[in-house]
Amino acid sequence: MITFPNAKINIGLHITEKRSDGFHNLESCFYPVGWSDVLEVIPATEFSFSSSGIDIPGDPAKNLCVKAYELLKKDFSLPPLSMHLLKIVPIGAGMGGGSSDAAFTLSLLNQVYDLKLSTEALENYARTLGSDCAFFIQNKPVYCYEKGDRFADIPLSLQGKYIVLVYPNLHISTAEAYAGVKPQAPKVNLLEALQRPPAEWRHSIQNDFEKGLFEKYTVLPELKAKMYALGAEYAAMTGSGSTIYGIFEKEVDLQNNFNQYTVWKGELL
Ligand SMILES: C[C@](O)(CO)[C@H](O)COP(=O)(O)OP(=O)(O)OC[C@H]1O[C@@H](n2ccc(N)nc2=O)[C@H](O)[C@@H]1O
Ligand SMILES: Nc1ncnc2c1ncn2[C@@H]1O[C@H](COP(=O)(O)OP(=O)(O)OP(=O)(O)O)[C@@H](O)[C@H]1O
Repeated sequence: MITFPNAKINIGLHITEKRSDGFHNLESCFYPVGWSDVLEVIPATEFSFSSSGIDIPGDPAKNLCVKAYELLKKDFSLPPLSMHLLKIVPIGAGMGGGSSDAAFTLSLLNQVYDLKLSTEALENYARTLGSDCAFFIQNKPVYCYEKGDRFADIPLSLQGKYIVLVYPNLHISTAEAYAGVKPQAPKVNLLEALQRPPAEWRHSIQNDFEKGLFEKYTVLPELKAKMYALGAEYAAMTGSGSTIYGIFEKEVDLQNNFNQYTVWKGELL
């Protein structure tokens, strides 16, 4: 069986406090986007994992897909299988690519082996694999809080709008990004701001990671400014970077901009 673990963007991201477990409490809006990996699982005589496409740093035995399989194997008698991941979504890019692979593995195994796990149970497994993972179980626009792994529904639809995502080939580690932020109480009510039209978000909705990282990596504010120059209604960095996105009213002619970078564009669902 084949599945397509997609990326996410953060619309607004407030890092509100440092927790006693070393993590941070935050609030944000997660929105799924169509930039996706491809994950295939087939029955086999022994377990194997392989990947192609973008090179994934680290030991393949510690890939998040393998960790997700091992997590369920502790509680269920899963047969051996062969997994292949075609890695397309850039890594260290703020798009939750690895987290999505992990969550889609859980959901796929639940379906293929009829494990009858509820959404809540799948989210609980996902939470143990990473803060972003649980979002990809339901994979719909939500307001998130605490570690970014608790959710509330929001009445937000960007259906029909167009998104451009630019990854400037710059790997930013999530831990590095958090280390550069001073948590603070939000100055803007994110839930209220999200109810306003996207063209108004520019003055109200911000990502707290931008300040520190924009000073360190000047390509990031340049890309954001370019999005606005091309007519974006709203532009921002997603998550802990380094991807910058622009939301446009309709399809946009990029006019040779961003050619040296990795770009994805498409309609929002
Ligand atoms: C930046 C975001 O993408 C926003 O959605 C997420 O907060 C990152 O989530 P993630 O990549 O799944 O992160 P994890 O794998 O859980 O944690 C990586 C590292 O990021 C930091 N971290 C992560 C999440 C969080 N709420 N507080 C943190 O301080 C911690 O140093 C942690 O060791
Ligand atoms: N399936 C996977 N895809 C990407 N990275 C993976 C995967 N499995 C394990 N990893 C490890 O996780 C690290 C990337 O984590 P990181 O959080 O920086 O990126 P990400 O999961 O692609 O998305 P984000 O930048 O939004 O957090 C890689 O260096 C790699 O060692």
